[in-house]
Amino acid sequence: MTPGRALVCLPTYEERDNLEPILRAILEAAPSVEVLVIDDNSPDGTGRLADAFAAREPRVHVLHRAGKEGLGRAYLAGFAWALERGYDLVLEMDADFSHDPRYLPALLARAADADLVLGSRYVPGGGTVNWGLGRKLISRGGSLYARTILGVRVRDLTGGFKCFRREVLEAIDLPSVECSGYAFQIELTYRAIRRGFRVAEIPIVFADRRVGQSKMSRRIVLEAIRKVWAIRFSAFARSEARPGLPPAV
Ligand SMILES: Nc1nc2c(ncn2[C@@H]2O[C@H](COP(=O)(O)OP(=O)(O)O[C@H]3O[C@H](CO)[C@@H](O)[C@H](O)[C@@H]3O)[C@@H](O)[C@H]2O)c(=O)[nH]1
Repeated sequence: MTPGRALVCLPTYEERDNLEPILRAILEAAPSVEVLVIDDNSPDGTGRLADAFAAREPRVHVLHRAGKEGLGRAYLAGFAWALERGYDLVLEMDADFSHDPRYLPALLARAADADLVLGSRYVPGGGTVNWGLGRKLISRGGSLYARTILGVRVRDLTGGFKCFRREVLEAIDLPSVECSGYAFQIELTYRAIRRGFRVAEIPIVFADRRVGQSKMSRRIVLEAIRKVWAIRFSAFARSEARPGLPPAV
């Protein structure tokens, strides 16, 4: 059962071929959720397709942004939209089917007794398919690197399929979030842990996209490597510190 109103934030950049199938799959897997498509003026017309879908389906909303500013900025705009409208649960999800909508009910259910639920590739039952060795190494190594430097127990720090209780987003000072890409995911989860929120991981299998292109780049990987240190020694890490970090469950 869904505890309260839930909104799936779905950032899109050039996802024309994925958009309608993913919206239909989300609404079929979790009929109680609403979806906010956050489109950065995709040149392929994804935003217009989203408008046409939303005109037929009241559970779908569209937020248009002027241009491509990266995944992190798109999510921050979506979170502000969700908080203003009073949603209780706010989810992050990719639009390219790498996050299978069939996990939505489990993410929502787990939020009954956790403040932030992470879809995790690195707990028993989780995994990745269709990934080359290079991406596997970057992802595994990246999570291990960030876990070690930040001193947290969460297994999958870079994943982007997650469910926040609204209190978490309210407590994180969203305008001060700096990172984008992988580092954005690390920063949000770390901030939630520092604030003492309960973080849970549920297993997901992440399938690489079948259609379209990943927007992740070498620059975003390098940003993450550098930014983990900035996150570790940031003002929020000091000011929000608790005596002994809560265990990630
Ligand atoms: N609005 C908007 N959406 C964007 C942008 N860049 C990417 N997106 C959208 O964000 C989703 C993920 O983009 P990808 O480029 O496919 O990301 P990825 O490399 O597969 O990264 C995913 O996995 C990482 C961990 O392995 C995650 O860290 C990351 O958040 C994401 O979930 C897709 O729906 C894509 O259209 C942008 O600048 N603006």
